Amino acid sequence: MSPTSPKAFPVSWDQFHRDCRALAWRLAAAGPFEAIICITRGGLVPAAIVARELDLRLIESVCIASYHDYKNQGELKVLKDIAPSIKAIGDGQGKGVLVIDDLTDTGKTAKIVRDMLPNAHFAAVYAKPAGRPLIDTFVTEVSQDTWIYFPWDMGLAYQAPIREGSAG
Ligand SMILES: O=P(O)(O)OC[C@H]1O[C@H](OP(=O)(O)OP(=O)(O)O)[C@H](O)[C@@H]1O
Ligand code: HPA
Ligand SMILES: [Mg+2]
Repeated sequence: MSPTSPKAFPVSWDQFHRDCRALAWRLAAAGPFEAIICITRGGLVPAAIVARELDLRLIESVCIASYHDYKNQGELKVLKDIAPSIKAIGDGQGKGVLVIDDLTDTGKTAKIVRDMLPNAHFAAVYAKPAGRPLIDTFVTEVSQDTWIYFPWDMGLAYQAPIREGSAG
């Protein structure tokens, strides 16, 4: 799906913070975790909020870029791998490690990281049905034909009145 999808799910900063707190509450029951790995760039923001709530200070990133236009997700490329010291935590397969992203859509991004650390706990704030099986904990599910608009991608803009010419 793309920003031209029929359904829009705009998220304000306030709503996003609230949803990240709800995610942290669920993760508090699923832990304990020794470290967080955020999937950049979208995972950086929820990771900061969850790290604060769960008092986690060991934060790593895995940097994945998808080369896509507004219609199609292109090839995914790992720009930065997970550090060996983080991979070595627990059983060396991700046990005790929390992986966070802002959302899962097709699940392709989560699958790449799942293949790196199969026993890690995967969390996303929002999930679409195709990506849901890759995620252990999420807050809100939206339909596959919905596009989620994050607060960092939006700005205040004039809204036309619902009823045109209502001043006259
Ligand atoms: O489940 P998928 O179909 O793989 O899509 C989900 C991914 O897409 C978005 O990231 P994007 O690649 O747009 O990059 P960004 O996080 O740097 O904005 C989002 O932040 C997820 O990481
Ligand atoms: O619904 C979405 N919103 C923002 N970025 C995305 N990347 C994949 N799906 C989405
Ligand atoms: Mg992303």
